[in-house]
Amino acid sequence: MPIIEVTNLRKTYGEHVAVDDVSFHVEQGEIFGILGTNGAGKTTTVECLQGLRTPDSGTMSVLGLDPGKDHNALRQRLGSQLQESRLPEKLKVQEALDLYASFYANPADTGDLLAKLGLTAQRNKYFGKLSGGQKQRVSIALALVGSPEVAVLDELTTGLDPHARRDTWKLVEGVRDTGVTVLLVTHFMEEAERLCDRLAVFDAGRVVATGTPAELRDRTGKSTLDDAFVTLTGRD
Ligand SMILES: Nc1ncnc2c1ncn2[C@@H]1O[C@H](COP(=O)(O)OP(=O)(O)OP(=O)(O)O)[C@@H](O)[C@H]1O
Repeated sequence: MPIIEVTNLRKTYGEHVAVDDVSFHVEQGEIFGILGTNGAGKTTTVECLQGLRTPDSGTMSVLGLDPGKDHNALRQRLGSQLQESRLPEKLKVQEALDLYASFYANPADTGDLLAKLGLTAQRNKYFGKLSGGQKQRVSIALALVGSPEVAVLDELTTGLDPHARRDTWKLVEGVRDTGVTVLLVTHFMEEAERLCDRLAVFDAGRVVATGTPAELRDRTGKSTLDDAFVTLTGRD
């Protein structure tokens, strides 16, 4: 049974149709990528899946729960990365981890998590004094602190240098290897190619293709995912 199932999802903001007839499913233990042009409806879709937005129509199931009705139960089992780092400047890294850990019934060991993310030396630093990459890693730690079964990572490596980006990819693969299902929203084709088992390509509120990176390349006759993406989103 899929861990995530989305069927005919539609969400409008006033007159604007942000997500239109979107369907896809995610199997347990996959890294599933949501790729798309700017404003394609990726964030709106993952916000609906987390119960943060109410769709106009369609059905969704995450871990067998309805995100709208079972929001509290789902919150215990789903971890989410903040798209932008929004923590108080004067909160220390360890304090942020401890605070978030207190929201969950079965939190991870925060010392282990900080070590895995290379943040041990920063544990007593104020959040406001961290570099962009360090803030990003804190936001990933916060997504994982509740020992989630599903982790939603939105713009995972935005702002990271190439070394930190590769380290983060390894980390996400390690998370997947522990059985966590990862939903990854990304703009980076290299990241999608390297990390994602399967992808859904979004364009203007719709899913225009789903498949493995190799399937999407084959289907479009292109040798790179970047070119396949451009073809699938109709800008070729
Ligand atoms: N709260 C809102 N009110 C009105 N319109 C919104 C709101 N949030 C998003 N939109 C619009 O809905 C569309 C989809 O936005 P969404 O943020 O889901 O796209 P996205 O694929 O995540 O984009 P990006 O890659 O640029 O982050 C966009 O046209 C956006 O302007």
